[in-house]
Formats: sequence, C-alpha cells, structure tokens
Amino acid sequence: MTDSITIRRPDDWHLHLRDGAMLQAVLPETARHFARAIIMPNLVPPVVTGAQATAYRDRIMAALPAGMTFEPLMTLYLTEDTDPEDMTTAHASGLIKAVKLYPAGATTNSASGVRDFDKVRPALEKMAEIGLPLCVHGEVTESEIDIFDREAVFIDRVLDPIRKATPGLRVVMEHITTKNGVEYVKANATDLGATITTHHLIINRNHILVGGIKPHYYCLPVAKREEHRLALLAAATSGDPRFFLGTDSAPHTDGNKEMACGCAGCFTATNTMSLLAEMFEREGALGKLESFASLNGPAFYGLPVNEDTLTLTKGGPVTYPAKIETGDGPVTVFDPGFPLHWRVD
Ligand SMILES: NC(=O)N[C@@H](CC(=O)O)C(=O)O
Ligand SMILES: [Zn+2]
Ligand SMILES: [Zn+2]
Repeated sequence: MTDSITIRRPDDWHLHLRDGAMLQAVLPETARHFARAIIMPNLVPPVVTGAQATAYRDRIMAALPAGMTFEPLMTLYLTEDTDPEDMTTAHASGLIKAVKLYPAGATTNSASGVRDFDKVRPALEKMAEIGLPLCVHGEVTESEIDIFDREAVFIDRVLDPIRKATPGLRVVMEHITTKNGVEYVKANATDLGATITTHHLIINRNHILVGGIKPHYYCLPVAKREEHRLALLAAATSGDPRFFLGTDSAPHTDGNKEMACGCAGCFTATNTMSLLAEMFEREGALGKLESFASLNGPAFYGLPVNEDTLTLTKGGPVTYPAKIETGDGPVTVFDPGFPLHWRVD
C-alpha cells in the first residue's frame, strides 16, 4: 500500500484571488501548496490593460506573507474594446500568459465580457500570431438554453467556429463539466487543452439539490449528471497531457453564498491537494496525479516544471478549517462530504 507520494510542486491553471481583504486572506491558502497560478481577471472593474495587470500583480505580491514564494501568472480580460497592441506588449514583456474570454453575462463579474464575437476578431488573430493562449469560460448565455446544456451548446455554436476561423489560436477550455467537453478536447489534436476543477471531480448535480439546496456546491458551470463527472474523472486521471488542474477556487463570503440569490463559486484552495489525492487513489491513479497537477499545465503553456516538490502522506483523517476568516467575512472551505486521508507534509 502506498502511503506517501512525492510530486513536483503543483500549479493552479485557473484561480480567483480577488482583491483587498479577500486577496490577503486567500492568497496564503494557495501559496502554501502551489508555486504558480493563472490569475483570473474578473475583478470589478476587470483587468483589461497591461497597466491594470501590472498593478494587480503588484497588489498580489504585496499581499504575499513574508517567507512564502508564489508566482502569479497574469491574464487580461477580453472586451470588445481590447487593444491588440497593448495586449501584444503585455505578452512580449512576459507580464501576461493568457487572455480570458467571458461571454457577457455568463458568470460572476462577466458584464464587461464579449457580446459580439466578431468585435474581438482582431484580438484573436493577433493572439494566434503571437502564440498567446485564450482561456475560455465556455457557456452560452441565451435565456432559452437550459443551464445544463450551456457548455455543450457553446462548443458547437461558439468555440468550434472561433477555432476554425482562427487557425493557430491556442485555447484552454476552462473548468470543463461535461463529457462533451472531454470529447471535444480529445478529438482535436493540437492547440487545445482543458482545465478541470477539483470540485467537478467530486460532485454532481444531486449534491447541489438533493435534501435541500446547498449553496456551497453551486458554481458555474453548474455541476452536471454523474456520467459527466465520471468522464471528467477519467480524463483527469488518464495522464493525457491536454487535461490539467485549474481549481477555479472562487471565494465568496458566506453572506453572499447563503442568500436568496447566492453567488457562484466553490472555495477549494485550502484542501485541493488532499481532495485530489483521495480521488486519484480511489481510481487507482495516484501515479497520474503529478501529470495532472504539476506537468501537463506547464507543458501546455510552454513553461518549465517546478524544481521543488510536494509530499503527501496517508494517515488518519486530515483536519482543515470549515471556514477561513477574511476581512470581508467568513469563506466556507469546500466540504466533499467524506473524510480525507492524504496530508500535505
Ligand atoms: N466558477 C464560478 O462559479 N465563479 C467564478 C467565475 C467563473 O470562473 O466562472 C467567480 O469568479 O466567482
Ligand atoms: Zn468561469
Ligand atoms: Zn473561475
């Protein structure tokens, strides 16, 4: 029986750090285990320009506790007014590693996102030319499309046409939640990857709705049927280099989650590595955890893997806080509903 595993230090290829008091509280939760993270730009107002990304990176580094190391990999929020020249300069300087596409209205703080995809053609063509990846929140927003179908419809109506129209554009389908997403990635040999969250490997839609509504399991894209969770788990544990960890750890205060119109997002930064080890072990795939969390992401982004390591040891149930305190109020840590046994040393 394996009771200890050492992997290259992991990275998080999709993370929300927020700003101000929330940033201060959640950053150590990620930096404790992860070397780098792709930082989502959906602040209010969003991080649209290179100057805004520089200022945000500086605020993140200022919030990092003494003695911790962490490298924020910055992104720009794509709008219909994005200036391809500013984007190119921010990429050439090494400041940004990706640009994020939010369909307007699809998720938290996406009001400044894209309504008319033709308006972002010049930016997308520039990105294909300079090799700057596009990270995509892949859901349509039309009111007549069922929320459980919005990812699959996005692939057919938006993503596939954009990719066909923009040869060479490198795309990351963020937080895929369906077997349709898995199959689309597998059917496309080049220029396409996908992040998978920790929580979508664990919950299906029953967890949100059976026995009373569970706001802390509500996120976007919303968790789907069990067959989709199983497809995600198979992809994550397969070692296929096109699938890598993006936790989408998305803190909202309990006050903003536990209300009549609660915010979308699960906060998993604190216990993600223990959760993943548990799930990979159940699949008999602990040997693939390093590929998913530490190797496949850097390979897609063309970055070196981390030199240092992280060790997980199996033992009695791991304790972690039910909530972390922030200056804005408490944030509930994701509870899988079963005990965890893999502790990060
Ligand atoms: N995933 C979520 O449910 N929420 C994210 C936004 C996002 O990643 O879509 C957030 O910023 O809160
Ligand atoms: Zn999203
Ligand atoms: Zn997200």
